Amino acid sequence: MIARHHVEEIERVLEGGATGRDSQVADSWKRCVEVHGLDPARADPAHIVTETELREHRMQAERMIASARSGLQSLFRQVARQNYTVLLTDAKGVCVDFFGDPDFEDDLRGAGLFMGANWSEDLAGTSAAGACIVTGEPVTIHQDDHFGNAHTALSCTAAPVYDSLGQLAAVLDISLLQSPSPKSSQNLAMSLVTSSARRVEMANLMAQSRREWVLRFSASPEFLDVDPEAAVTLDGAGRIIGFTRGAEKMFRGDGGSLLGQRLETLLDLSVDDLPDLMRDRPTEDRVVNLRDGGALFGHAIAPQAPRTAGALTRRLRQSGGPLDALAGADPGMQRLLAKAERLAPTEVPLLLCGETGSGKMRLARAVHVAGGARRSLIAVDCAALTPESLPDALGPAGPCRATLLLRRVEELPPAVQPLLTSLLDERPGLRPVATCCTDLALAMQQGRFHTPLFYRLTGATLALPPLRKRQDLGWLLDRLLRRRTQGEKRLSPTARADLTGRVWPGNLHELGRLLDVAVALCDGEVIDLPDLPPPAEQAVAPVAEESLESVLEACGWNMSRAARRLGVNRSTVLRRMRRAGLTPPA
Ligand SMILES: Nc1ncnc2c1ncn2[C@@H]1O[C@H](COP(=O)(O)OP(=O)(O)OP(=O)(O)O)[C@@H](O)[C@H]1O
Repeated sequence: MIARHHVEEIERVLEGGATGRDSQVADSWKRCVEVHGLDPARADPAHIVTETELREHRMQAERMIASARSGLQSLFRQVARQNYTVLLTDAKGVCVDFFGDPDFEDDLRGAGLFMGANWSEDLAGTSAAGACIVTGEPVTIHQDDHFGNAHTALSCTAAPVYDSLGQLAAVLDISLLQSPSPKSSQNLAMSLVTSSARRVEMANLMAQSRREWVLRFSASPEFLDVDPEAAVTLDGAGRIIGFTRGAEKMFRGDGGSLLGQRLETLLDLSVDDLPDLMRDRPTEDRVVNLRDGGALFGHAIAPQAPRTAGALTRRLRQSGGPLDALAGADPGMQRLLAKAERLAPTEVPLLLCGETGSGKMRLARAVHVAGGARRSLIAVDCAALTPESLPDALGPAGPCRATLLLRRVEELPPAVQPLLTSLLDERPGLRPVATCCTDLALAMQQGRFHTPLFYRLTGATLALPPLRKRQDLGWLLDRLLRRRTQGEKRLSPTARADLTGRVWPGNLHELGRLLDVAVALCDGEVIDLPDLPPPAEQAVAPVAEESLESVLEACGWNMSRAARRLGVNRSTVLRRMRRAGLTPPA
């Protein structure tokens, strides 16, 4: 019934009749029939590209996806309770990033509100993303504004995202599976999506402009530093080499391109005045006069100098020693390594503490190597020691020089502790280097660790930071990945952003295992989000294949439902099905 009315209304619009639709909708309907040759009577389902095609689209849009990710996340946080789905499509209309309620995954996929859905107008008919790509303007396509009968329950609002050269690069879309009838119910959605698109453009421009001056503008001083409306990037001569859509609208009164224009032609300002607009000046003093007599507030951001290593880093780098390979540009790690380098050739006992996987054993071995060749290495696992095995584990009695590497000294059985104390006294050539995951001083105070032994082990303490606090996590990611793939695979910016945002309770142990999985799952050269397993603590214990089958059966082979029941995501269920050779009944 509704479908027939819908087709008849489209026919009336084609014949030039007025039906009260927005001109954006009527224009798109005409294009659908006259340019794309689509049939309004057909109810085509959503078009989803293949996995390989999706990879290519994501690879080409990877910079924009990375710039947009936190904007998408914060937009989703704002609208998720109202059941909106947030999509980012590329300039061809293919959804390359997505945030939606996993409880409705199947419905969202069916409706095309999903990763890989292609919303280009020539394929999907009138949609918010498709119309936005054609017109370059924000648009709401509400319910039966959609051309295709299959989409007339949806309400979608989209805004264009332009790159810093003024080219349409992506579309930000928020959509509802079901919505209230009046189109005006989406007015707030429109203002949210347009301001989010502006922030994404700003993030993208900032990410690309680290080596140039950026000048940001706001009409109000309060928002200048936190949420400016527009920005331009300038070369050393004050010529515009990048801009946001907001700046184009603000300055391009004459319709010409902003690219290459000198700052002086738009503002009563030259590149030499930019230092006066930096953040150390009060906001109200940072007034910029426009050539047409108006005024704005300006915030200039100086080019960031290429990262130079601090004195300690430089010293360690020059040494090229075994400690050098343990950290990138993390100031805390560099200080720790400088200390370790000084302590390495001495006889001072060392206690290396930190969470599991923070790299204590690795550091201990590097300290031994950096200490010089005239010492042997005796490494023991403390939990496995007994009073009987201890003397042999410490090597032959008599004069010797060795590093005694005591792994997890807090696990030393109580009966072994006094014995180790006396053996250390008998063999002064043994230099203890102990690793520890817990507070050993507290254990001693509580009577759980032998006090004389504590003071024999703690000459100097080096505390390794957990991974989540390290500023060189990106460096570590590359290093660990290079070791696994000899440089043949790299991380996409979104995968990298995902990994650098994780908490890593298992530290380097967890990171290493994750990269092993990602490398195994990734087909091409770029490891992307779908290749990354979820954080280890979220993954449940592996399910036996037969119980997976019974769960699937109980859920009518609905993978989303089975995933929810197992507490894993849908792709994990798919992977396990493939591994177990399970296929849904025909
Ligand atoms: N700087 C580094 N670069 C690359 N890999 C590292 C680095 N540091 C540690 N690793 C690797 O990370 C893993 C964990 O390191 P390590 O065994 O030294 O941690 P730990 O703190 O001693 O752990 P635990 O307390 O559980 O014994 C090891 O596989 C190690 O080879």
